Amino acid sequence: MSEYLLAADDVSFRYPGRGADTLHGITLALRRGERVGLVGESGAGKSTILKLLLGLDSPTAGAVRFRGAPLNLRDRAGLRGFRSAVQNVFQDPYGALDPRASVGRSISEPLRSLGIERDRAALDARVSELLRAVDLPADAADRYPHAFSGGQRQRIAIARALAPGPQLILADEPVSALDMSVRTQIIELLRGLGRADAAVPDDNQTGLLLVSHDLSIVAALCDRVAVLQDGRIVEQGPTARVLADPQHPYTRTLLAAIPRLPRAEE
Ligand SMILES: Nc1ncnc2c1ncn2[C@@H]1O[C@H](COP(=O)(O)OP(=O)(O)OP(=O)(O)O)[C@@H](O)[C@H]1O
Repeated sequence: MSEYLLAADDVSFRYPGRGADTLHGITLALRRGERVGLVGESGAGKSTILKLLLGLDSPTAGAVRFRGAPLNLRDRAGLRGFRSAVQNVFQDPYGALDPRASVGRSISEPLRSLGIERDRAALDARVSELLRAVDLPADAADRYPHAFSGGQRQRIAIARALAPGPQLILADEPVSALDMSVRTQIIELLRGLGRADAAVPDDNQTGLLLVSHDLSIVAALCDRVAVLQDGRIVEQGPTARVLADPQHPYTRTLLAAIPRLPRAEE
């Protein structure tokens, strides 16, 4: 599986004290630059998969692999290599930011904590570049999170995730806490990441693993989709194929739950 950036390889997981596994034999692999949607109803285990892929918990069986090797966050070099390449954005744009830290400090935090950049002027320049990439004004750097709306905070969280120039962003329901009008803007922002984006250092698009219960968002953003039911992936494949010709009854149920899919735009 070495061609994959990050992969769950036959992963099962049981929370301590629970009588049964939450995840059963999950195999999900992300190539560099690939955009994958993970869908399923509440309690299916989507956030648990993200936790394991981020190394916040360890599989009970199977392995999480980063660039082909078992994920190792025990030493500083392993942690730094992983966190430089894989970042995350959470659902709640209010809880995600430290209210006592200026926006500039929050955005530059990964660069400082990973030891990527320490020079003050270089950090300021990078923060300005990242604010531009997420369509926020340069003076946002000196303000504090309470001065921003939910949508703006999610832009700040995305700027912070982009700071180390990651190859992959794991996003857990990144728009579901936002108003409908703001959702579209954040989806457009995620869609454009790393394409014509000076904040990301190479021409490859930033990969995305998007957790969502909303198939229309996955349709707008993802090349591939995996459908999770009760801790098992019951179907995965190219998004267009899965949406047009779902093979599993559960996928058909999820599809039936959305009244109308937006037209493909690309
Ligand atoms: N810390 C925990 N300890 C014990 N059980 C947990 C813990 N976190 C989650 N679970 C259980 O694991 C299962 C999967 O939860 P998870 O949050 O991964 O689902 P999800 O698909 O992300 O749901 P949602 O869409 O509601 O966020 C649920 O039954 C949940 O109750």
